[in-house]
Amino acid sequence: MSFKDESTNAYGAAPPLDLRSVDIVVVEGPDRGRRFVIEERIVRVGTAPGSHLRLADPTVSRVHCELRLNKGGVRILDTGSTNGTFVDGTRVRDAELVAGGTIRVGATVLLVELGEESVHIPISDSCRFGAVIGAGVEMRRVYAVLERAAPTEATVLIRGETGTGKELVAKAIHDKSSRANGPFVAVDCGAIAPTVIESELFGHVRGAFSGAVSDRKGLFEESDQGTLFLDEVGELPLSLQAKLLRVLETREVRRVGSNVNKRVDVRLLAATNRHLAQQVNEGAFRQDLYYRLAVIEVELPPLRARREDIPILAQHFYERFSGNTNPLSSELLGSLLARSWPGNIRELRNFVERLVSLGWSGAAPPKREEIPSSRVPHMPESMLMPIPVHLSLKDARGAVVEQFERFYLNALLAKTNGNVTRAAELAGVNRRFLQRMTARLGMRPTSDDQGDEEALDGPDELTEEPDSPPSSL
Ligand SMILES: Nc1ncnc2c1ncn2[C@@H]1O[C@H](COP(=O)(O)OP(=O)(O)OP(=O)(O)O)[C@@H](O)[C@H]1O
Repeated sequence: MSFKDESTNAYGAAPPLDLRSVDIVVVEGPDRGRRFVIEERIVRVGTAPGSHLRLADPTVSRVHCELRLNKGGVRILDTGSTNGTFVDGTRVRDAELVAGGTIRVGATVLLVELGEESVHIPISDSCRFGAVIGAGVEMRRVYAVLERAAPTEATVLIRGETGTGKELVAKAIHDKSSRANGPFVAVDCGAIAPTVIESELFGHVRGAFSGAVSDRKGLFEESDQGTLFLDEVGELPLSLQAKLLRVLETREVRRVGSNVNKRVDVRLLAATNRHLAQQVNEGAFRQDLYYRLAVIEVELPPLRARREDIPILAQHFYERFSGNTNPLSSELLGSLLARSWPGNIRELRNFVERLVSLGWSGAAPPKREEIPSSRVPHMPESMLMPIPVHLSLKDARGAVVEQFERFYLNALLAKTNGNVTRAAELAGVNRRFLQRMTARLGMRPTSDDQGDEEALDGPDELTEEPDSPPSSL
């Protein structure tokens, strides 16, 4: 089975998803007597101006909870509210509601009834969106939103756990927009130090700060005529959120140290894990920016919630890494389906890549020894050392760091079979640095690296074994 054709629908035409609307009546609180008919798939409840169901109750959080229509009725998710969400008296984070049930948020009580209207949820016929693969109904619902959103200029907020494909979705939106021939620039806001993020995004002029030896474009200017994807947008410091909002409103940027504004033509896409609403409630993320970013919002389900996509994804990765199209054996697919995949699609991808790189042909089910562990080495328990309060902060920090370096190096060298050059590449440091570090820690790699020029001190063997649990397959 190959998934090269965009319109391929090996799973048949997508059936329309028609849901019953839901009526919510406020039975207690300042909004008592108000009635809301819920006809949207996702409804935000809170005091923030952008809420679908906006309440006046000051004990309700800005983004208090979310209601989601589904086949069974309504699901409710607390979005990090301060005072909690209660269903029929029980505090919940994620619960199914039944008709006639009550929700309490702050001092407000809502009665939930099934409505008369029918809510039509579009489901795409396609089983992929650009490079994003997945044929289950959850993903097709996402594609239906993306298909409409991509050609527009709308900002899209992509939510999802790590490894669920947020960046891939952002790139696919860009590729299907009129900006496809322009640049696509992705930036992980969590990976840039708060002190330099402003100049990264907006650029700087020479002399703006020490080290600014020449004028430099920021990422907004780099993505002019294209798309800028802000990954982990919740990591942006508050001061920068205000500046970002201004750029979104004025479409102009000002380089650090300059007093000239420059027009930019950029479409913004952003991604976050689930905590952005909570950050809004805690005052750590601007509510106006949140709603500005979430003009269209999609949530990518974790792999555990769309297990039906595991075979098609595994087959896709297998074809990509091996270059052949043999169907994967049902035995292998069965064992893949039985795994939990906390790292989501990235973990599945890496797993198949390792399987192929270990020489598995795909013709027959892999032998037990051909199946790599998908588990990452964890810090050993002995890393939980007593806090060395008898040492100064500097020395205590040094002791902890040294212990970490030892475990890190051991795991790294075990992964590369002692090859220092490869280990240095993986660690993002140069080889000599890694060799000096190895020597400083009194370790010697069992190196297959013929080019090692420096003699290393210390014992001949790595003394601590990395924590490598057996394969669970
Ligand atoms: N639906 C999908 N179809 C095909 N490949 C996918 C899909 N989702 C994710 N991948 C692959 O999984 C890996 C992780 O995806 P991506 O980087 O887009 O995830 P992410 O949600 O942005 O992760 P993070 O939050 O860690 O940045 C990539 O190699 C990507 O190509």
